[in-house]
Amino acid sequence: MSTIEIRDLTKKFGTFVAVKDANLSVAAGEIVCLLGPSGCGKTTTLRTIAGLERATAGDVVIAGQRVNHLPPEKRDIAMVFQFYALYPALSVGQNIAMPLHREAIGSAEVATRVRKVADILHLRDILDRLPGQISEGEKQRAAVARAIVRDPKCFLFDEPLSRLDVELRHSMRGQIKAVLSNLTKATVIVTHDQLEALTMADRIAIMRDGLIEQVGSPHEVFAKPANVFVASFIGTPQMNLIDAQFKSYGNGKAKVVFDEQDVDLSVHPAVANLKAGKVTVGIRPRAFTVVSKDTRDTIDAMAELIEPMGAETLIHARTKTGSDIRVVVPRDKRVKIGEALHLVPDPAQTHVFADDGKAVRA
Ligand SMILES: Nc1ncnc2c1ncn2[C@@H]1O[C@H](COP(=O)(O)OP(=O)(O)OP(=O)(O)O)[C@@H](O)[C@H]1O
Repeated sequence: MSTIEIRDLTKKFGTFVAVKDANLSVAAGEIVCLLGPSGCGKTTTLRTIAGLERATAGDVVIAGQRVNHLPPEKRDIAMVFQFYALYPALSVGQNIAMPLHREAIGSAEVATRVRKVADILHLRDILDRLPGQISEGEKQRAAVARAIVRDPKCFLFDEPLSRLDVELRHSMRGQIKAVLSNLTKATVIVTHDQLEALTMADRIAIMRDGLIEQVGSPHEVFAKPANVFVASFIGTPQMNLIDAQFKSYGNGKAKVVFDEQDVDLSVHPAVANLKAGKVTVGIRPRAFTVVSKDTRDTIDAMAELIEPMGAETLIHARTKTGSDIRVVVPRDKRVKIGEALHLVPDPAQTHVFADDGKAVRA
């Protein structure tokens, strides 16, 4: 089975801990993205799986075999780096064929395999060209073709699309995902681009300061962030994270109060059991309804900045004690700078994080 597992993996450089007690398992046919800010340990994790770095503690297991002691070439992994280097003097076809020269197969078999991956990646018509005569997207596809031509146990990609322009990146994401999903190999992709992770991954591992903070499907990490960091990292525009005081009224009714304003949390059963005290409330900018002032509890804020975003408008508003609130409304909802907004958050989409930053859940 083509699987990748890391167990309690720690990687230190001197005394600096780049990756700490990381656990992750990637099933055959699954794409897992390592996502996180610069320096969080994504590349180090990938390089340790590949054998380019040695684990300080813990295990790397590939296809059920512990490989800590094996050099990269014995791990049967294909890697695609951000700076994929194609040999400039060799044709695209010859570049793709390079990894096959280490295998004991005849030239007819090599040609057949190259043609097969060239078909998958739409490179058939440019196999005879030199790298200097093809586009960036074609170079990237050739690098992927070279990685998959050998039928390795699994794939590792390090920021494979970051050199491409936005439009090309968008189309390549879909193409690479489609190719990988037909290959039933475990794949790990490192990226700092959340859109890339959300569109390509079956699951995302979000890292910070060497720690894996949460592993889940794109929907899970967006809809159920495990802590304040994940909540703030996933989603655009960023989730509003508001310091508030929690109050429980019994009977499953609870509220948080900030800026002398109440936010109703009565439908959030786990939250009702919290002790009174300080919490952080997370509300995505699209989880508000803008209402006219009535008897309901509303968050009141004044629109300060209005940013059109195509079909939607992003409003930056400020409460009377100075908290910033981001609200996204449909474009046809006209709001003026200086206008008072009365906001009702959807309780089902209101996240509560306890004092230690962890999400409070049922
Ligand atoms: N060979 C090394 N020696 C010392 N420190 C290193 C080495 N390689 C990486 N680090 C440090 O380990 C930390 C994690 O680096 P890593 O490259 O894994 O981060 P990353 O999440 O991939 O970041 P980026 O997105 O910027 O590439 C960083 O603080 C980095 O400076």
